[in-house]
Amino acid sequence: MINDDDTIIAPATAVNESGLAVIRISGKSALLFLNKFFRPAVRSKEMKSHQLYLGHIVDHDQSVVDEVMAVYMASPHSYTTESVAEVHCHGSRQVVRRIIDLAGLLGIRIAQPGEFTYRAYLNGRIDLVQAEAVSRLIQSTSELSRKSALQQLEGHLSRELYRYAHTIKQLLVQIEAWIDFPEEDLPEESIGKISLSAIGIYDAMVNLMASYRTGQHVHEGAIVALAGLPNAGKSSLMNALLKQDRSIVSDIPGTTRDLIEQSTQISGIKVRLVDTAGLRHSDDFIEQEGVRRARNILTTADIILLIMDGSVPVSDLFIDLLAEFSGLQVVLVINKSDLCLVQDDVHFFSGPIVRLSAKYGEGLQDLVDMISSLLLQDHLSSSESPYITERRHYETLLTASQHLNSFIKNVGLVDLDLLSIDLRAALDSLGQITGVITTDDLLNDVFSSFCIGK
Ligand SMILES: Nc1nc2c(c(=O)[nH]1)N(C=O)[C@@H](CNc1ccc(C(=O)N[C@@H](CCC(=O)O)C(=O)O)cc1)CN2
Ligand SMILES: Nc1nc2c(ncn2[C@@H]2O[C@H](COP(=O)(O)OP(=O)(O)OP(=O)(O)O)[C@@H](O)[C@H]2O)c(=O)[nH]1
Ligand SMILES: [Mg+2]
Repeated sequence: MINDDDTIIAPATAVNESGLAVIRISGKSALLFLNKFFRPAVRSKEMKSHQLYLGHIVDHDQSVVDEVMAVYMASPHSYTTESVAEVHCHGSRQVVRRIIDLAGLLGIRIAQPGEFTYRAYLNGRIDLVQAEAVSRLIQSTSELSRKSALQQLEGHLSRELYRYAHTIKQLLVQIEAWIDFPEEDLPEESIGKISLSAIGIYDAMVNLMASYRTGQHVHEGAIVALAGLPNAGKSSLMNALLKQDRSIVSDIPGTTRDLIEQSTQISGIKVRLVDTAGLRHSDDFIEQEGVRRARNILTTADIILLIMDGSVPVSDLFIDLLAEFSGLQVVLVINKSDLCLVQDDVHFFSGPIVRLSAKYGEGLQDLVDMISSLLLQDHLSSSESPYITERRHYETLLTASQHLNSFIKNVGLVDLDLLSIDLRAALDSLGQITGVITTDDLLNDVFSSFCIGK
């Protein structure tokens, strides 16, 4: 990032024809800008902090640029902790451009992407994990990704990481105290206590890392593909899940040929639903190609809903399909529960099973619940436990846990000096996650993915 002493400006809203645009200024010249270019409708001596004023932006020859509302936030009680000014103007590109040009006259420069949040981090108002959460929150498109980003912004994950760091620091203090008495060995009792508390933190780290898969589903969404023999009711189920007539349904086997995809939310999770061609051998070239594409997407799906027509006896072909998908996350959906011959004996399948009627919606909620519990595993049912959505967090946590594991294995066996090296390394890794320890490269990586004005 370039000079942190500069005063910076950027539109905080997408610049487009819109009701309003918010322009934000942070740094020493924020108030100067308002004093020079903002004329309050009711003349008063001085703008009070955190009060919104109606008025006009006027340029240097006093001609009015726009009717706006403006607020000044005195340092340190602002987003960046610096002096901040906001102008709420009409959402016109030209108005925004003119106001930013006026700021340029005072030497205020355009902010880089993420620079406001970077300053909030640099000035210690938020840590790196919280800064990343801001970006995640802006990108969120599902209810769960919104919620999880907000929790992370509010320090849920940070607190867990600080707890690990705190315990490791305590261990370090104990180890280093013993280093000062080289003639004495660590007593058995202390070794036991130290191991126990290190193992407690290690287990918590492993748990947190295990939440990453769930975290990815929360943030990036999941692919749920519908598969089965022709006429099983895949397209009917697709439409039922979407509550929308998306895929063509007919009683002619082989109706769906191409992949039919649609994004939706299932229990607040972003899901890409994919309807596929019925899997069968065919001489028809187009159908063959459809089946090939179906098999392709099924290997990448997070969940395969394998639909079975429950009104007819199980065929060998269906048993072959089950074998084909072994090793993948399959839910067996026994469809057409409204018809009489519903399949009872499912000894051939040991995974999760849902019985439903795609046509009449009966049992649909059971499937929705099943999908969400598979995607979220146990992590969100106890929503108190934090989880991770960021690859960077996962990888750095892995390194931290490896150092801690090495410490646990070696305690009582090797020199205290070596032990303290393991602990310090674990602590360093944790510090890289929260941003206590950073490098320019790391900060660049984190903030370069931000949007303008954040
Ligand atoms: N108009 C406006 N709306 C906004 C923001 C903003 O910057 N401006 N935000 C920007 O993202 C979000 C709100 N988040 C914010 C978080 C902290 C502070 C802040 O000033 N914190 C200080 C002072 C608190 C106080 O005393 O009022 C602090 O925590 O020390 C401001 C906004 C969303 N809405
Ligand atoms: N009674 C009853 N009929 C259903 C149910 N679900 C689907 N059907 C009927 O089964 C037939 C096939 O449904 P589709 O949804 O097109 O089946 P599909 O699996 O997509 O078939 P292909 O695209 O050909 O592979 C249609 O006539 C549906 O109305 C159900 O729950 N109950
Ligand atoms: Mg179909």
